[in-house]
Amino acid sequence: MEKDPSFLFSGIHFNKKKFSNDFAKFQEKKGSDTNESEELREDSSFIESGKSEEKERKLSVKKRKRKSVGSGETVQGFDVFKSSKSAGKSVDVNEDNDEAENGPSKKNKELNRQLELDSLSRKKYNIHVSGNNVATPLQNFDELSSRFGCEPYLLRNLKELGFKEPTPIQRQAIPILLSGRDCFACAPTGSGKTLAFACPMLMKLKHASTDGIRAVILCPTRELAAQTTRECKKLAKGKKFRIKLMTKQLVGKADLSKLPCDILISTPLRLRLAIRKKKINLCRVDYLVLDESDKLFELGMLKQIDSVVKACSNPSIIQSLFSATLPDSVEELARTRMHDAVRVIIGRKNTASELIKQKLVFAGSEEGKLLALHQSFAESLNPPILIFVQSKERAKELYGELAYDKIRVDVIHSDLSQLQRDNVVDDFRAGKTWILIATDVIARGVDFKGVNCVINYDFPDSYNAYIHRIGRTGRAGRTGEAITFYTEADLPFLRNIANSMKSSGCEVPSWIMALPKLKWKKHRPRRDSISTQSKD
Ligand SMILES: Nc1ncnc2c1ncn2[C@@H]1O[C@H](COP(=O)(O)OP(=O)(O)OP(=O)(O)O)[C@@H](O)[C@H]1O
Repeated sequence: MEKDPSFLFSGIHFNKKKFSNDFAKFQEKKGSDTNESEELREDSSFIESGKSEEKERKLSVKKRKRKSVGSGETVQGFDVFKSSKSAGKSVDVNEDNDEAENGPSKKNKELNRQLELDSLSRKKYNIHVSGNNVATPLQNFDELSSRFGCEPYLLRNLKELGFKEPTPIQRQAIPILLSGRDCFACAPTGSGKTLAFACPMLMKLKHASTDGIRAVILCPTRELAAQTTRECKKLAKGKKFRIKLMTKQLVGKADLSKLPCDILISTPLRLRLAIRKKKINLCRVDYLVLDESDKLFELGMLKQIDSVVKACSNPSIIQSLFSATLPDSVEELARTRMHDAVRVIIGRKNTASELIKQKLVFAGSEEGKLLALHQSFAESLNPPILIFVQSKERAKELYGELAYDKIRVDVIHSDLSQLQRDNVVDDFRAGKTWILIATDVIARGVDFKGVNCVINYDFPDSYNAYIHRIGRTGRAGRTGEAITFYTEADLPFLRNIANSMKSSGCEVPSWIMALPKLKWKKHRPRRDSISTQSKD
C-alpha cells in the first residue's frame, strides 16, 4: 500500500530528557528567552524568498570559512558543533538597516512570523534541528526553483521519477546544504536520504566542468556506491555531468589526475588506494558526502575516511553525513571533522520506520528456525522476501536447503565475484528471484523497491544492524513486515529489539519488556549448521 511521503515518521518527539544537561546549559545562556518555542530561535537569514536567499547563501558560504566571532544562536538547547557566527551576525547588520527604515518592530515581527512558520512546519514533519540559523524547510519541490534558482531539468527529473513531495529529510536537509552549511542527518531507512544530498549537490555544481572532481560521495559498500551512482545519473538526466563510480579498473588506471569527472562515488577503500598512489586530485572538491556515516566511522574504515577528508583540502568544502542510525560516538567524531554543522534528526534518532510491522518469533533451535521458515512460506509466500543470516557459510547452507523447494531463491555474500553479486541484485530487483538470502553485505542502503518481508533468520549482531536490515522493507511510504527468529542464545539482546518495536508502535509481550537491557555489540554466537539432510 502506498502512502504519501509526508506520512512518514509522524507522532515522534525529540528526547529532551536525554539531553537535559544540554538544555540546562542553554537555559543559563539564554536567560529570558527560555519561554520561547525552541525552534523560534532558528533561521533568521532565510526570511526573504527568491534571489535574496541565494545571495544570503553565498554570503554565508564565505563567512563560514572565517574565524568565529560573537555569539551564535543555538537551537534546541545545545551547541552541537563548533559554531561559526556568520549568519547570526548578518542578521544583526540587516536589522540595523531595517530598523532605520521601518523601526525595530516591523522587522522583528516578520522575523518572528517566519520562525513561527518554520517551527510549525518542522513540527508537522517531525524534523528536529540543532545549530545556528537553520534554513527554512521546503514546502514543496517548486521552492527549489523559486527560492534557490533550480534549473528546470532537475524539477523535470523529479517529476519523471514520480516524486511529488519532498520527504521530511529532503524538506530540511536540501535547504541547509544549499545554504552552504555542513549537515549531519539521521532519518529512518527508506526515507529518501539519497535525494536529500544528491539534489543540492547537482544544484551547487550547476554545470559539467573540466575543473576536475568537484563532488565525492563515500558509501560503505560497492553495491550501495553503484546504486547511488545510478540514482545521481537519473537525477542529472539532461545535463552533461560526468558521474563516475570508482571501480577496480578505474583505480588500476595509470593516471587519474585528469579523470573527466564531476561527481565521484566510491567506497573509502578504493578512493584511499587511488589517493595513496597519488593518482587522484581531490583538492577542488566542493562537496563531500559520507553516506551511512556511522558505518564509515567504524574502526575499520576510519583511517580511510580520514585520508579522503584530508585529500579534500578545499577550505570551503561542504561536508554532510547521512545515516539511519547515529550513535553518540559518531556524533563526537563528526564534531571534530565538521564546521558549523546543522544537526537534523527526523522522528526519533535510531528508530525503525513506523511502516514496518516488526515481529519476534521464538524458534527454539536451528532446526526450529528451518521449520518456522517452511511454515511461514506454506502459510503465505509474499515475495519479494529478504532473509538475513550471520555469515557467508550459513548463507550457503540455507541456500542449499531452500534451493530444493520450488521457489526461486538466490544468495548473495562476499565470496561471490563482483559481477556475480551485481547479477544477483539485478535478478532480485527484476523480480526473477523471489527470495534472496543475504549476509549483511546488502543490509545497508540498498534500495530494493517493494520488498514485502525481511526475515532475520539469524539474530542481527547489533542494534544498528537490526535497524538497517529491517529497513530493506517499508521504504518510500510502503508498508512492510520484519520477522526476527530468536533462540536461547539470543535472549540477552531481545529487549533491545523490543525497545525498537515499541518505539515504532509495534506490540511487544510484557515479559520481554521486563528483560534487562544489555550493551549489544557483535553478538555472533556459534550456531549449529542449517541442515535437515542428515535426518532425511
Ligand atoms: N520525495 C520522494 N517521494 C517519493 N519517493 C521518494 C522520494 N525521495 C526518494 N524516494 C524513493 O524512496 C526510496 C528510498 O530512498 P533512499 O534509498 O534514498 O532511502 P534512504 O533514506 O537512503 O534509505 P537507507 O537508510 O536504507 O539508505 C527510493 O526508492 C527513492 O526513489
